[in-house]
Amino acid sequence: MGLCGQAGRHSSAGTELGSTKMPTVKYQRGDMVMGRWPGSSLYYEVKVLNFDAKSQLYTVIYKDGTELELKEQDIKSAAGFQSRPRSRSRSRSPGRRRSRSRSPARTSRHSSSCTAAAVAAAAITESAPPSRRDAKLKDSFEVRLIPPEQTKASENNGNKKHEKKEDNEPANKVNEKSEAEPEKNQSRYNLRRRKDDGDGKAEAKAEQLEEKEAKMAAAAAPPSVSLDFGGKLGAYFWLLFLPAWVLFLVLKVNQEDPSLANFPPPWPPLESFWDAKALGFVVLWILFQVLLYILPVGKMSEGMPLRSGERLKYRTNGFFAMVVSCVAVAAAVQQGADLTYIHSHFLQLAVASFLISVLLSSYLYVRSGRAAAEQLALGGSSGNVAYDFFKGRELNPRIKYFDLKFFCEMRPGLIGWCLINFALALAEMKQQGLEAPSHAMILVNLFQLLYVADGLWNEEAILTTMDLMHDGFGFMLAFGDLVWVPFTYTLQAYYLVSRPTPLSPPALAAIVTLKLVGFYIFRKSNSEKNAFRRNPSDPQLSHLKTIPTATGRSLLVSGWWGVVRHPNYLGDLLMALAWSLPCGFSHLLPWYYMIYFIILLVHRDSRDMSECRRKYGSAWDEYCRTVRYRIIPRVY
Ligand SMILES: NC(=O)c1ccc[n+]([C@@H]2O[C@H](COP(=O)([O-])OP(=O)(O)OC[C@H]3O[C@@H](n4cnc5c(N)ncnc54)[C@H](OP(=O)(O)O)[C@@H]3O)[C@@H](O)[C@H]2O)c1
Ligand SMILES: CC(C)CCC[C@@H](C)[C@H]1CC[C@H]2C3=C(CC[C@]12C)[C@@]1(C)CC[C@H](O)C(C)(C)[C@@H]1CC3
Repeated sequence: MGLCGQAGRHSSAGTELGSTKMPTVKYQRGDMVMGRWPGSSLYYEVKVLNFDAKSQLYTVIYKDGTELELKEQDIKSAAGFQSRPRSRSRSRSPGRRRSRSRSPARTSRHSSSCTAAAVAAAAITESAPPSRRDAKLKDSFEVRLIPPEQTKASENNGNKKHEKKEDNEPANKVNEKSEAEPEKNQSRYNLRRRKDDGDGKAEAKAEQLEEKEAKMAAAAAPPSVSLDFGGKLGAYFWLLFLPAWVLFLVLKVNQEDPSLANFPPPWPPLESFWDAKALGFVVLWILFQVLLYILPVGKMSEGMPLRSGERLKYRTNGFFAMVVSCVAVAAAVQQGADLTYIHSHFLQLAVASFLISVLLSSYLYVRSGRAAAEQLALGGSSGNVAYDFFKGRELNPRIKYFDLKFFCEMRPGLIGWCLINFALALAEMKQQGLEAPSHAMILVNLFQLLYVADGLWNEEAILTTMDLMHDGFGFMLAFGDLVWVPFTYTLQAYYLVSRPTPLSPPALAAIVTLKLVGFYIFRKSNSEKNAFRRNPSDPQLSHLKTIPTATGRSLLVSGWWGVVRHPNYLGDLLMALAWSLPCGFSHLLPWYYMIYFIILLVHRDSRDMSECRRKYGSAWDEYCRTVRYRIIPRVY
């Protein structure tokens, strides 16, 4: 299976590379050596791919295709490697060995062990007698690893389409649906002791220890993960640029003529940046959302398995929070509250939100110093204050059960976006003396309301997105959620307040159609991936082709995810186009979101590509070969 396929491939590459020797370095390209698994004292067989003289790091490849950069001190020659006697090896139980060799799950290939984590589970450690090393290595190849959701799924459902051919074919081979043997598939990759192995308690305990060690090894962050966003210098830039850019946009949209030629926008007096009442409103709004979030209403959803194997629980009552918020706002308006305050104090509200996002990010940075290694996001701990503050170190910062990242991403800013849009519609009516908002304003309001409501209705789906699964929570997301979303995603509505933009009926129909097509692609593709990640054996997805990967997870290669690599981005971009079109073509400003979004999604796509390449090795390459285009079929 995968490992063997990959190992074979890399071997030949190694021979080829082996002829081009690297000067003056201890290990040469193609050398098979023992590389330390980051953050642990466990060593695995790796192949040296390269040496970077500048960073003094070796690029090595593990048997599952995972590439990492290691320092010389984390590499040992295989020859001088010794292992220590272990009393807890699975292979030491003859009964087990027998049971394994009889098991249908057992294959002649060492394949299923060939994930770095799986190898970690049974890795040889430094002091075992050399005579036992081969046995250990053999043993390590018999470890099975399966993510909890897959094990659970296979317990409930025998449909193992995505695993079925793995025993005889390379990992990067595309699978089609077939009747697979449930037992066989279930035991593949399973780190847990199989019941039919049943020995005494001592062995079970030893295995638990072994599992724990493996989990810790898998949880440890690689020592050198390349830094996004321009690295350390980039972090300083973004920390200054992002708030300045929001300020620029807010000042620009307030200009009577917001054209590019009319630059720079006038600088307002300093005192106009601050309004204590505005801060009070923002704090109240956030507290109100906190209250709705913690109410014991709505379902509890499980997040994806963390590196530690744990699955966090989230209260996904976002839609409920939105409905209650709408009722509360309507009641306030009924009571005479003047929502146009939001339009007239846009700058002050943005400044207040910015202050809160800075306070929150500072808190997050400080508390991340106390977080355990396995709670940190990969690549979030560069050691540089600015970078770590910007990118965020802790993956899921929580106060008891209150998940800060999930809350901020889905509640105050997102629901606040709709509240602001509504207030801007009222401001338009007031300013232009209308009895109802303009068609353009109605479209923008409804389109964005649909987007937010859909996000909250399918709130659980956010748990399988990049932000929730991989990114730390720091300034970037805190600022993004609390300032960027509510104060820049509302620019189209703000623009329309004082700039009447009539729409012909055909234009209106065309824009609505575009929005619906975009929404359909966005929703269908996101739901497909979410359903697949939650239950890979979902019978409704059984017609889809998949590629198994060495991690035990598979990749969809047909359906929406077989059209392009990010069909959800395609749908999102079409919707973004439909949000800008109602504002016409007189100015660039209402097109800002569209331009920003293209840049954001292209960058996210490339970040995701590197992350998936790192996670899935050659299976990802195979996916990319099969699905050639990233976002737009035949174009990009
Ligand atoms: N409005 C906005 O400002 C905004 C901004 C950003 C994103 N979004 C939207 O938010 C949604 C989530 O976006 P996202 O950036 O988090 O990315 P995403 O596309 O939801 O998630 C990417 C992840 O999906 C998994 N994946 C990739 N290819 C797969 C395949 N073929 N089969 C199965 N799983 C696969 C991988 O994770 P695993 O393999 O680890 O599961 C990958 O890391 C999108 O709809 C996007 O348009 C909106
Ligand atoms: C330049 C930076 C300040 C960028 C900040 C990015 C964030 C604002 C976005 C990153 C992921 C985005 C996202 C949504 C909103 C904006 C982000 C937080 C989202 C919650 C919008 C509603 C959708 O339905 C969604 C749930 C799919 C979506 C998830 C990702």
